Amino acid sequence: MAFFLEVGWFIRQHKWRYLTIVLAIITASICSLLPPLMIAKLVDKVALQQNLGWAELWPTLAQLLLLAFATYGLRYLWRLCLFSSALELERQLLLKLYGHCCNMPAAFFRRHGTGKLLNHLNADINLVSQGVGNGVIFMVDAFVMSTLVVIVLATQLNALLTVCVLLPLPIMAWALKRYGKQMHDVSHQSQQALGNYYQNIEHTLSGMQVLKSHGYTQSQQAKVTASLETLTHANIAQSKIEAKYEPTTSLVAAASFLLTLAVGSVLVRQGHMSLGELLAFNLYLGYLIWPMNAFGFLFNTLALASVSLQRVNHVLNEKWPVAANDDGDVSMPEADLLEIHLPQGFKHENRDTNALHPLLFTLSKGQFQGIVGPIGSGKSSLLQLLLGQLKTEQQPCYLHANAKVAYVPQELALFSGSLKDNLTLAKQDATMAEIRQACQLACIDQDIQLLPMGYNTLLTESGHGLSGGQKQRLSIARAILSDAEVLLLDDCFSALDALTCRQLMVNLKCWLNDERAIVLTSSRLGLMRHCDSILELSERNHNLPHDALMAQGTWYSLHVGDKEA
Ligand SMILES: Nc1ncnc2c1ncn2[C@@H]1O[C@H](COP(=O)(O)OP(=O)(O)OP(=O)(O)O)[C@@H](O)[C@H]1O
Repeated sequence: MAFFLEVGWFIRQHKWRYLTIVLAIITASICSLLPPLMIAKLVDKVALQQNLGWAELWPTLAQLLLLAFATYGLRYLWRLCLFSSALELERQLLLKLYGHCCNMPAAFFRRHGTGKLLNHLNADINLVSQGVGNGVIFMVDAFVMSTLVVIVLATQLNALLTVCVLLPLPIMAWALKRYGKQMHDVSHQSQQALGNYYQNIEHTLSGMQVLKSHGYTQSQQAKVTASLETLTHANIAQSKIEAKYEPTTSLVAAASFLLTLAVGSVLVRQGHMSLGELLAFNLYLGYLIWPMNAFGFLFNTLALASVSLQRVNHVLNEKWPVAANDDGDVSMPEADLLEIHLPQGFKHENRDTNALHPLLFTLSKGQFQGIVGPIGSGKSSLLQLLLGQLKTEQQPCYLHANAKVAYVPQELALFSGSLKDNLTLAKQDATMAEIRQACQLACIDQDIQLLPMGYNTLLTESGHGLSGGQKQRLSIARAILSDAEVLLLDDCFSALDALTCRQLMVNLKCWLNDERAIVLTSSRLGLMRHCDSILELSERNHNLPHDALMAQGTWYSLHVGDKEA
């Protein structure tokens, strides 16, 4: 039942709808409980008065018909209300989880994996929605119906016989509680197994070409098969528990029927009950079978829903420090767009050594900043810290209020859709002239014009259909088009020839125009001479213009000669 407390916020949000549902269930239950009493009276009348005419029969028959229609209408109403509420909760949770994911840094996605997040967004949220849909049906309907049946049995028919009916119920309650606990543990495992399975499938499908080229399809298939086996075992364990619910409730219902027949026939023989009352009693017992089964389904549904809700909440509760430009509290000199101060350097989660040495780095408008250093010296890590994608417990990175940042990572992200759709991702209302201008600056306009469908050329997932260099320039054009004030370029010139690189550097310098700033990391050291200042990541973290850095005799000055662009 703790599940209902956890989704209490949603039930309160839709309190009128839930009140309507409860009232409709109570009224429908009363309507469906009246017929047996009416039938009992009719049977006793027939027993007393052998030749009963149509005139005496039809009012009862008309009332029975009316009650049947009323029950139908009310049941339809509350089911409709309940299922639409469940779908609404599903929609709200999906939006909440999706919105949360959108605000989380790269480390979050590495930790959870796309497949597992898809599992939360799909299976887990669906089970939670079933909890507030079917769960409420089972709980309210079963509770209302069983309470009303017991009241009618005890007050209208026979109290002693009612006690006999209730005798086996504690056994059922104990068994259902036990199954619910077992189901809670097992469904945790099965949801986890489903997440792992999704994860493996996602890896396999997205990397299929590489797997095939290395001949790894067999071993990857074995991995997928193993995760599927684990999932199947977990699901079978879950089914074994599910299979116990119905037989248990049926057994308890059968015990109640047996007790009623045995005690009831004695009571009729002793004249404490009429035959019509015993018949009505048995008809009402039939009404108790559904609530008993429903209690079984309730425990099952709630066990699954509460595990899934825990899993979703676990992801939702992962907090990320608010980006400094969101809280408006930015104590920055006007000229600086961005500042990061790492007095103790920076270490990745689960790593013993620093990825960055102690550093103070500021960026002003109009600045073209290069970042260099040996492989693994922390260039990408620094850009991710500037973006707020990595976490530091020291003084956080300060972005000037409202400074808009565009980032072109090493692993480019292009989506299925037209080239134009990909370009306008960050500026949906961009005109064709603006799009072309951004592409000209990124030296890709000519390539696009040569394509048969130009800007309408369709790309498949990950930009298949374009060369590596085209993908890089397209990503740069998209970043330029976004009108960002800070452009972070992470080694995204690696697939370009020297001539294009030089042209691109000249274009980017023009684009800066004292209004924006660029931070560029590149293994093409020859390009760095175009930058205003070059930060060389090392123990001393020199940040100097090209000539001054050359004069220092540092790593850069030793390597720049070999890497002319
Ligand atoms: N997500 C991560 N978790 C743990 N360690 C990481 C993570 N990302 C990078 N590192 C480590 O941090 C160090 C710096 O990596 P980073 O990618 O920032 O270097 P880089 O200078 O950009 O390298 P390259 O020139 O190859 O692009 C490396 O030792 C790397 O193994």
